Amino acid sequence: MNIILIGMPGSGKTTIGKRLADILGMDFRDLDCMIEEETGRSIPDIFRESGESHFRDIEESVCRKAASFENTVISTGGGAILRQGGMSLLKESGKVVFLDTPVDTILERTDFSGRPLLKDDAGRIRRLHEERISLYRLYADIVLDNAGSADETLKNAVNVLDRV
Ligand SMILES: Nc1ncnc2c1ncn2[C@@H]1O[C@H](COP(=O)(O)OP(=O)(O)O)[C@@H](O)[C@H]1O
Ligand SMILES: O=C(O)C1=C[C@@H](OP(=O)(O)O)[C@@H](O)[C@H](O)C1
Ligand SMILES: [Mg+2]
Repeated sequence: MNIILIGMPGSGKTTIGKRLADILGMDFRDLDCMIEEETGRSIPDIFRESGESHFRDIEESVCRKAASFENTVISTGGGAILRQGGMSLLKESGKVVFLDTPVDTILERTDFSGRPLLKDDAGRIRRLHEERISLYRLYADIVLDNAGSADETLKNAVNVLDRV
């Protein structure tokens, strides 16, 4: 069974995913890293040179590949929920955890300079949250509150995952 982390950009999927995999003795993969490895290009370069729609095509194909992983904590990119085909397959491969971080907390915590959709634009983050929140909830098997410290969130994650 895999554990698939979804949520807003800057919500902590990569950070929490890596640490959760260590704690649980599982493998870890970050889908943004897979995209950069497979294309040999950085995510900002893909957005700039080829556009968002092309990026989503690549992201969906990486989601489909990741659905065949086993015993892996998979951190998705924030927009992976936008393509139903890839996301549904991922969901079948394990438990989907929505990392629920308040928008204001995201804005306080994260440096958005390397994230093409955001670029320090608080309004853009709020609009993205409004557009996507129903999809994050739709795909989630577990909603994990990440308003506090990473240590607290990891403790809660281990408890909740023990019960599913
Ligand atoms: N409770 C927390 N959970 C996750 N990340 C946190 C937390 N508190 C602070 N951070 C910081 O917030 C940022 C989250 O970024 P990242 O893990 O890349 O998010 P994502 O992969 O969802 O875009 C990191 O700089 C991390 O150190
Ligand atoms: O939310 C999004 O649309 C995106 C989130 C990013 O990943 P993180 O959620 O890990 O920041 C990355 O995939 C790309 O910049 C687009
Ligand atoms: Mg990430």
